[in-house]
Amino acid sequence: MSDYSPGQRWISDGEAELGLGTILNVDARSVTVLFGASQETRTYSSRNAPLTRVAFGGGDRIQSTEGWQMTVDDSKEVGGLIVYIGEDDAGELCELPEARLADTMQFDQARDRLLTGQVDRNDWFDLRFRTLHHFHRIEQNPALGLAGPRIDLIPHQLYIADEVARRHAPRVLLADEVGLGKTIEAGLILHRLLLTGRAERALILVPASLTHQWLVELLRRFALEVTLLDEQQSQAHGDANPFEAGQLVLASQDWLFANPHRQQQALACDWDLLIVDEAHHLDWSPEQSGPGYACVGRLAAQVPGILLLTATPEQMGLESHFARLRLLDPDRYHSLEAFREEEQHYVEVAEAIDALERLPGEDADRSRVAAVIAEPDSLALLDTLADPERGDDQHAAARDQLRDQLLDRHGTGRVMFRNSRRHVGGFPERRLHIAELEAPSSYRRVLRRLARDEDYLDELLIETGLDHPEVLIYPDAMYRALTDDPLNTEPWWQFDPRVTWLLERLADDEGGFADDKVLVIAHDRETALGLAEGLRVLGGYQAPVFHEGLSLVERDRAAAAFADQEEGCQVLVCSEIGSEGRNFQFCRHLVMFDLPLHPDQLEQRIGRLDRIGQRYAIELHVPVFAGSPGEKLLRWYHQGMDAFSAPHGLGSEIHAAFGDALADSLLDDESLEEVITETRALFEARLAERDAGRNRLLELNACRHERADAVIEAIRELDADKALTRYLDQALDIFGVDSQELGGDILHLQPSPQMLDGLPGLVKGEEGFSATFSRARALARDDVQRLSWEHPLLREMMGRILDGPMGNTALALLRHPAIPAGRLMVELVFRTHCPAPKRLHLNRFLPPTAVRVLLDESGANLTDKISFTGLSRAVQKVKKAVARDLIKSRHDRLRELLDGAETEAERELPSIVEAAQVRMRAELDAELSRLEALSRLNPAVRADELEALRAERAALDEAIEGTRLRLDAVRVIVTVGDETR
Ligand SMILES: Nc1ncnc2c1ncn2[C@@H]1O[C@H](COP(=O)(O)OP(=O)(O)OP(=O)(O)O)[C@@H](O)[C@H]1O
Repeated sequence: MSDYSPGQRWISDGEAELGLGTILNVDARSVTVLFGASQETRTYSSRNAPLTRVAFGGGDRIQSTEGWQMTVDDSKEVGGLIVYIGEDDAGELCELPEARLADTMQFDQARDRLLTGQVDRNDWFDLRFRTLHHFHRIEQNPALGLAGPRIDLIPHQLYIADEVARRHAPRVLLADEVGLGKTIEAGLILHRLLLTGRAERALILVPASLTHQWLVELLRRFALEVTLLDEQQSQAHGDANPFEAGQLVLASQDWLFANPHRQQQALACDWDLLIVDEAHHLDWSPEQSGPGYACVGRLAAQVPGILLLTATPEQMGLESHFARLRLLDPDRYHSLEAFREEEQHYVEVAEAIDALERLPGEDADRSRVAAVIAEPDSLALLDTLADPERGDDQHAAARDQLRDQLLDRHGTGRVMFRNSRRHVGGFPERRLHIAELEAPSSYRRVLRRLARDEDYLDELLIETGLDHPEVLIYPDAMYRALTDDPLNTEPWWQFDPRVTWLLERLADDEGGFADDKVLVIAHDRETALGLAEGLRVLGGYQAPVFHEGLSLVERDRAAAAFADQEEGCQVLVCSEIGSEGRNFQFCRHLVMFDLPLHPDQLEQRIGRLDRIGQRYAIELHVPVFAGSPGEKLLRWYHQGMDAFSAPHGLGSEIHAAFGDALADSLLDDESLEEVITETRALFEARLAERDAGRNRLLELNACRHERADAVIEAIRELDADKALTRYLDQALDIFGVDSQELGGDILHLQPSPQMLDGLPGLVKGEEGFSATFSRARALARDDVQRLSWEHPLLREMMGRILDGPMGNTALALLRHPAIPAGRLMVELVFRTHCPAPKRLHLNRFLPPTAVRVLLDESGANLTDKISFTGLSRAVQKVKKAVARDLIKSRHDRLRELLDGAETEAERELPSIVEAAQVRMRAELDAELSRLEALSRLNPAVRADELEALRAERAALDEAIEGTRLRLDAVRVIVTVGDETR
């Protein structure tokens, strides 16, 4: 049986910012409420809906939907709805049915509770004020969302996360070299967007082999719980859309890209952010786009924020790379020709950016900059920067803005971030060890025939069904495919010397791998499986195999068996695709059982070990058959492009230029020499060009050190914030959580029998968890959670206090020799309230802001004379029943004081509103002028996009303008003379 009727007005206890709600619909089980001011609808279970009925009493001011106001004298009930009776501003008697109350109307829960004698404990009131204070402080902290995660503070990652997550709807390509932490960057961006309220729902698409790794990283490092969706899970939802099952949904690309029905369901949801890992697999060409590209393309057309992650953005060719950039910013990347043409000028742009650092100074530097800018805003900035009369601050500001404009308007600036080992520094050396082996007769036979008979290659291709040049590079695959050959009866691993070589190395404790973990990567799944069998049969090694054909659970089991330092296996055998993106940095030996055909794949392989966290030099072992095509491929990589020493990002271009020539030279030494020489020449030329042009621009853009340092400093300050420990102690006490020091900076948090329900990680009767404030300790101990202002427990406790009525009224006694007994004081905390649609993300400019007012009985304002803490320390608690009586007896004076305090608080509002407006305008105007400038350079910038931004600015302006103060909490203080002591 419910008390709800359509048309009644209620507010949400948990989401008071939604404003005044109207009951739309009630049935036996649920109640649906429309919150008109914020354009949100919510459906709750009618048994325990977190709603409070709004009912005004005599003396309250209320407002109608038409805007007129009245003072309530009385009320009556008609058909379950309240009708208020009173006087309007003209003194006329009037009635206002509750259904016609303005959606934006203020109502003071605290006031109503106080005047009806509902008072909370003093320490709750105290905690509420502190919560508001800290929440406001933390919401504005520049490190918000970056300080909580359990990560090392690595500058380039934090720069990227800060830069990207501050954007309204970020759409970027995170393209750091392998293993530099793109997953961490994406996690940081997501975490910050979630914490700042700028994103609520995200879809994360990763290769099937990485789903578990992502799930674990997001939980362990970011305390983010995601819903992992696959076909089985989806079917469990029946006809309902499975993508609605969670706020953060993680799904395998392999599954979604192959499943049009599920894609439709994914498209039917409102996502704020889409994350796509290993995005180089999204291939596109003018003739055809791959299913992954098509799917992500459709999502990208409607999801506002996109993060594409790839270490090898050009692996599928420049066209695909360009097409992915176009997904992110179709206005900026409208023509491939223009993009190519632009690249020609990157050197001049990079030189101009360097010249900015030297200005004001030489005229030549000024001309260098002037040569690459044409826009009036840039020219004006250049005038400022080149004018020696201007102050340092003006120079610095102009320099920064010009630099941003140059990086934004030239090159991949705003959309692509690529850090390289070279400029990040501190990575271990890579060492190449080539083991030259003699090819076994079964392989040699074929190679000899190929050398003798030119036509045999065609025959071989037909007979094996393999492609060229794979048939030459992977002799074991060729052998396996020649099933009709009567000589091919033995399994290949029985005679392949690479297997024996590996077995010897595994057992060798002098310079071999005897005491070490070894990752072995082979191109084909069949090779990986055969090799593992060979290791088992011939050497007794149990090597798990990691390949694309395994189920997720099997893959994770294999990776876990390898990762276990104590009990784990020594060798893991992986296929090419099966190991992409995986973290194996605890291992330093990589055996490339054969070589991939694309330099980017080679880099992906090395990247499994050469990742953040690798502590040793990386040993790369390549067994090759002397004189074989495999050895020629090795020479091409090694001598043609130094592919084993460090990533260079030129693999795709070189492969496009020489891949075919190389394939044709795999049986011919002479032409191979030529290909290697020409490859080397192109490699060196491109390297020099890129270092001066595109790479230089990318480097400049990928990590701006001052910004990174500022973010790190802000994080360190939060890490060292002593207020957190004090606040947590107080909050845990009030919420009923016991905390016990375990030593070594570690606490154990355990639910007490009185604990308030629903705290993350804490269930009554269960053990709780161990946690630490120390970042270093949390990094060293996976089993210990990291406590910060961003920890879900802290966020939950703060959210509960701020969104609910907890502690919003109190009554206390104050003994003071100078104040006669029986005098009243009221301490009120007002909070800014600004209902607006969520999509405006208003909190970034105006977080809930507290205004405290302290009045004595005569109405004199004592706020500046007696601080909150000073008063808090001095007051004493009082029994609830006494408090109720005291309030009742002073009802009328209290009402007057509350009204008076409101007037006092209102005086503060204009400056709060103005500061928020200034912040908002500074940010949106910069974004508007960027888009306007781009639209002049690039005719494809859509007018409606500019319009949308202008409309957003106007809506924000209006919303901020409409900010009101709402009474958040009130404490009544009654003085008791000294004689009562
Ligand atoms: N700031 C950090 N603190 C602690 N560990 C980190 C940090 N950054 C990265 N790592 C660790 O380094 C490894 C590589 O990071 P990550 O997987 O994010 O790299 P990636 O660039 O996505 O790699 P790939 O190109 O292979 O996909 C991971 O094990 C990750 O947990």
